[in-house]
Parts: sequence; structure tokens; C-alpha cells
Amino acid sequence: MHKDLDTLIITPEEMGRIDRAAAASGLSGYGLMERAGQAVAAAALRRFPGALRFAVLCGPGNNGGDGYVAARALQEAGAAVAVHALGDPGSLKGDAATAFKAFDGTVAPLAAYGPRPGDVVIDALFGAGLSRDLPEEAVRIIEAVRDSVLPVLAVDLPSGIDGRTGAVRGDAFAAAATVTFMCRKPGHLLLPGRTLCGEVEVFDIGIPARILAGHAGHMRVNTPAVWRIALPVETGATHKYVRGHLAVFSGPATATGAARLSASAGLRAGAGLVTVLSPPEALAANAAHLTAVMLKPVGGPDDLAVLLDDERLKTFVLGPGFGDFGKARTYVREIAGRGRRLVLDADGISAFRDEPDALFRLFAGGEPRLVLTPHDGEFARLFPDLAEDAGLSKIERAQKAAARSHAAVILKGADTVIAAPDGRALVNANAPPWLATAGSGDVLAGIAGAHLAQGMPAFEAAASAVWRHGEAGRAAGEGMTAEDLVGALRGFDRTG
Ligand SMILES: NC(=O)C1=CN([C@@H]2O[C@H](COP(=O)(O)OP(=O)(O)OC[C@H]3O[C@@H](n4cnc5c(N)ncnc54)[C@H](OP(=O)(O)O)[C@@H]3O)[C@@H](O)[C@H]2O)[C@@H](O)CC1
Ligand SMILES: [K+]
Repeated sequence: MHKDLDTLIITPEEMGRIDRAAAASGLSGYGLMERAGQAVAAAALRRFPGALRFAVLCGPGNNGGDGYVAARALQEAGAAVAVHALGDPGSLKGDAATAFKAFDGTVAPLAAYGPRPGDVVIDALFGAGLSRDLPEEAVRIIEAVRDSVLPVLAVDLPSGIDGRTGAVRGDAFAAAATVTFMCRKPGHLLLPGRTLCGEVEVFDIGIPARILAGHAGHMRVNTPAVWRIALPVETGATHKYVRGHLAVFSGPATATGAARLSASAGLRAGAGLVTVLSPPEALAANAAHLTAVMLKPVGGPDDLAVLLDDERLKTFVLGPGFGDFGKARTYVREIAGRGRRLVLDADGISAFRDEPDALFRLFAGGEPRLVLTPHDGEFARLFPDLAEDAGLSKIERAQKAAARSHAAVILKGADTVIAAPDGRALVNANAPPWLATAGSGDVLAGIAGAHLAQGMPAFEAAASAVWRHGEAGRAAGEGMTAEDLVGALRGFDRTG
């Protein structure tokens, strides 16, 4: 597989354009279908050597066409095959009709399929072309297969998953594995689609990379390949100020832990210096727990203004445990007005729930200087219309939010999306489930702050922070705490 295609994500709509461009360039559509179906059959034989029978369920479009090719290949390999069609296969068109005619065996109606122990289901009902909720007939079969606990191998996508959004349309197969072609689609990566796909195999059916690249957007899986070029340069003569000075605002005396977690993550993630800016009454609580991280009292906007006279202090994290919304807004105005860079998290985000546009105006224009790190609830406070629009995928929501706020947006979750104001978007895929633990978000904000402080552009700083956070979660292992997560942060691998 071409290295670039490995991380590219393509929407079903873009895939349609790619198909047409491939055909226009002289590539045989049926040739593509033949390779797709053969790949499915090969995966079925490899993954399920003990199958007593392959039940191939074929739909009314080209996904069904792939199914007929796979059925023929399985039969030629000597496997027992039962083919069931949704609708009249005689009314198939184009390549799917060709594939159906080339299959030499009986085709029974879908409703006649009765799951048997030892069956492996090959789901070729609907793929990229699913355009509405599944028909009742398909839902009944999905229920029957689920009840019989049979393994499912999905062609392109488990039927019922919307390839653009990852949403379930009516119902969907839960596949043990999914074989898709050329590139992953959003539905393979966004929840709940990601879970229902099982293990995803991406098979190269021979569409030239130049055609794919020519019609693809700017969506990728979040991997170091995407942002390695933006990593801070290691000069050898690295001075602590060259590696940046990060300042993290602490909450009141009763809520200082979150800021300290951010700060220690920032230090560990490579910021040269990290200072916790503490309300005077919380100094004692902070001082009792900080060693390598420095501590400065900031009681109000006047103190902050004095601090900002130090030009070396360019980057801030505000939000973890912060508490005071009014003060948060005042500080953010000061930071933005003095041209500094900011990771706005948690309470810092909620502080602008009544006036999100005021926040966006503060950071409008120029090189993006703001990283927003909302989970779904916080996202809805800043972008209520986008949160409510059920037609948008999580990727599209993050893209629109980033464009509106002129910020790098980290829309958190098990399928975190990172988006830039210019339309680039990444879906993160390396986070273990146990990363969702108390304090985990504070750690992420600190890493992002450290990357910003070292001079990385906001989008790359955000994306690499999410990735390192996921890697640290894996290294720390199940049962980890947020402190373990900080301890498990590793340096960047600059090779590859
Ligand atoms: N990309 C590539 O290069 C290659 C792609 N290939 C394969 O092609 C697949 C995409 O094929 P596709 O476009 O024909 O779509 P597919 O998923 O078969 O469904 C469309 C049909 O279903 C119908 N329909 C839709 N929703 C429905 C519903 N809820 N309930 C009922 N009907 C519904 C829809 O009808 P309509 O909406 O027009 O009424 C239409 O008839 C792709 O997933 C991959 O497997 C390979 O062959 C190799 C090359
Ligand atoms: K399918």
C-alpha cells in the first residue's frame, strides 16, 4: 500500500468521483470489482479456515456485485457457499450485473436465509451507497445473525453504517472484520462505525494514487507522518528558553490539581520552562506539590499585564480546574490582545458559553494562535448549532468549528477529531479506552501547550499532542491514572 494512502480518509462522495475519474482514465470498473471481490474471498478463507459455509448476502448495488465475485471465488476454492439476494438480482445493472451473471450457482431471496451453526456471513448488502435507513428485510436478517452469534465479514462497510458519518442507519451488522478498498472512509474511524467494523483491512484494488490524491480532501488518520515535519528542531545547543516557556493558570485553593497536572505534562512534553500562575490564596497549596515547575502569584488582570511584559512568555493554558468564568474571560482577552498563544480547555471554554463570538473575534485572523479542546458537552456550549445538526459528521462539525473560531479544534472522545481553520482534519485512532480517566484532559491540554510553546503551528501542535497522549495511555496500560500518563510520555520518534 502506498504510504500516503495508508492515512488518507475518503468520503463516499469523493470515492464516487474517484470511481468516475478512474473509469474516464480507461480503468475497467469491472476489473476493480473483480479485485475487490477476490480480496474479500481471500480474507474470508484466511480469517475463517474452519467455516462450514459462507453465507454471502448481496445487495442491489455494486457492494452486492463484490459479493457475487467473492461467492464465485469461494466456490472455486472449494468452499460451501449460499448466496442470498436483497431484491431481484435480475435487475442489477452495470458491473454488478456482470458479476451476478459470472456466478454459477443458485441465488435465493434474502428472507430465505436461515443462519446455521458454522456459517460465516459475508455482508455485501450495502456499502458506500447506503443513502437511507436499512429496509426492514435487511434489519430482520441482521437481527437473526446477531441472535445466532455468527461471525460477519463486511464488504467495504458493515451494512447500516453510514460511510460519511459512522452513524447507524436503522440497524447495522457488527462485523468481526471489514475489507475496504484503497482508503478508509470516515465510517471506519468515527463511532459507532469504528466499533462495528471490527478489524479493518484496506486492500489496494489498483486505482492509481494520483487519481485518489486528485479527488481527495484533507482528511487523514492522525499519525506522525502528518505532522513530523513541524516538530521543533533539535539544535543540540538547546536552551531552556528556546524550548519555550509555558504558563498554566491554576484554579482556587480547592482546585489546584488540574493545573498542576497540565503543567507537569507540559514540562514532560518538552517545554523548556513551565510556570503555574496561581491565585495568591492558592500559592501554598500549589507550592506544596511543585518542584521542577515554577510558581508565580497572579491575583488579577494587573498582575497578568505585568507578566506579559516579559516577551519570552508566549504560551498559556487556561481552563483546567479554573472555576471563575468572569476572570477566565478577562485573562483570555488580555492574552489575546497581547498576541499570545493559548490552549483553552474545560472551564476556559465554558466561560464563553454566553458569548462564543466574542472569543472568536479575539483570535480572528493571522496565524492561528488558539487551540480549543472541548469534549462534546463543551463543544455544544461554543457551537450549539453545529452540535445540534444531526446531519453533520463529527469531522464536519470539527471542521466548521475550526473555521468559525479560527482555532485548531480538538473535539475529544474515543474518536477524537482535530481540525484546522483551513479545512484540514485528522481522526485519531491510537487511544486506548482507558484513556478516558479523570485528569486525562488536563494532561492533553498541557502537552498541546508544550508543543505550542516550542513553536509548532497550532494544528500540528494539537494533532501531535493527541497522538502522544494516546501513545502514553497505551504505554501506561489499563488502570492507569492521569499521573501515570504524564510519567509515560515519551519523546518524539523523528525517524520514519
Ligand atoms: N469505490 C470503488 O472504486 C469500488 C467500489 N466497489 C463497491 O461498490 C460499492 C458502492 O456501490 P454503490 O455505489 O452501487 O452502492 P451500494 O452500497 O452497493 O448501494 C447502492 C444501492 O443500494 C440502494 N440503496 C441505498 N440505500 C438503500 C436503503 N437504505 N434501502 C434500500 N436500498 C438502498 C441504492 O438504490 P437507490 O438509492 O438508488 O434507490 C443502490 O441501488 C462499494 O461499497 C464497494 O463495495 C467495488 O465494486 C470496487 C470499486
Ligand atoms: K457491506
